[in-house]
Amino acid sequence: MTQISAPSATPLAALGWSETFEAQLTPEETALAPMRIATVHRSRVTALSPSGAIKLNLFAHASTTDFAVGDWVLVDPETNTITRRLERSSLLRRRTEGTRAPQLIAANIDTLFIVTSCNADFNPARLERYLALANEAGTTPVIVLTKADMAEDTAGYQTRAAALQRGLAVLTLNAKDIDSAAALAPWCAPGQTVALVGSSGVGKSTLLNTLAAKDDATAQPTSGIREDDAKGRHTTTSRSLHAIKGGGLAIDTPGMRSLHVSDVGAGLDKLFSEIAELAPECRFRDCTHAHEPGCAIQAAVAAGVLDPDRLERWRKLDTENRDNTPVAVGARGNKTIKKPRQKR
Ligand SMILES: Nc1nc2c(ncn2[C@@H]2O[C@H](COP(=O)(O)OP(=O)(O)OP(=O)(O)O)[C@@H](O)[C@H]2O)c(=O)[nH]1
Ligand SMILES: [Zn+2]
Repeated sequence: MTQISAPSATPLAALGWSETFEAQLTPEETALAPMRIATVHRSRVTALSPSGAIKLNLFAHASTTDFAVGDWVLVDPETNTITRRLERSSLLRRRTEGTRAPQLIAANIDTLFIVTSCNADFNPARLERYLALANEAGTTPVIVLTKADMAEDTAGYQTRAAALQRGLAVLTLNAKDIDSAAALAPWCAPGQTVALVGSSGVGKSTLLNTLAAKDDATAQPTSGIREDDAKGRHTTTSRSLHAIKGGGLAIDTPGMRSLHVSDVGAGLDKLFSEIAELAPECRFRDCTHAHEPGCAIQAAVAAGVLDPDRLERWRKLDTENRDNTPVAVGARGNKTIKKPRQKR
């Protein structure tokens, strides 16, 4: 059977639609149109649909903060109103100071490109925060080291990044060069969604522009919506979903100044697996790995197999996570948030 479609139509699969989402549809919902949220603003959301970008209306009592870029929603094609959001396969979120609810960064992400440069921006402690976030969200992290063309010791950065987590993929490249950025292709296959995070100025937008460059007639148009500042400079002011070369999708995020962790226990265990695996060998079950006799982790430091700086960074993140994570209290396990500690 031949399917008749408009020449520029994008199949749903090219927007990242998969069996995971298809399986959530009820028989009553077959007349609704699945669409993918492309931008979320204070009072409006836009989506990518097989026929292009579209502005959507929210259902009653819904708030735009309920939606994340990358979400799949069902839309009434008559009114362009969202009827419901589908369950997410992954969700990246972060805690912001002074707010209770975590801020949603992006949903249904397959890979998180954690972008940093081969220069003073490279900071293991900050990269570890992003890694904990990615692990917890259920996405695969990849460290992308940009500005390799301006650095002398790229191999040193590569080695230090690879040591941050077992089995971690690390790429060293020049974000301005198409051939160099082609190293990202394995994660950008049709229907795959990547998100880019990292400090301002590390090259996220540059990378995205390079990835979005059309190579031939089959390339998807870039449908993301970007905002320019008053000077006409192209800066990332909000998150947005873009179709990229090779058929994948990318979500750009503005540089994050602070990145606090909460609710990332499993993410930390994966990040610091060498520590998590040793802990059961400590003499005391509740060992803090600081001063106790028979501590397997202190023994590893003494033996030179565990970097003491790494242990210190684990301690700081683990403490912050415990301080910020809601604890279940009361008969019904109602969640309450302990007041975060005063910032030092
Ligand atoms: N030589 C070189 N320059 C780069 C590379 N990556 C980025 N740049 C330059 O670094 C500057 C900042 O890059 P952007 O892409 O704007 O950085 P960003 O991460 O998107 O920053 P925000 O939008 O503020 O979050 C630009 O002038 C880029 O041309 C690289 O790999 N090599
Ligand atoms: Zn111990």
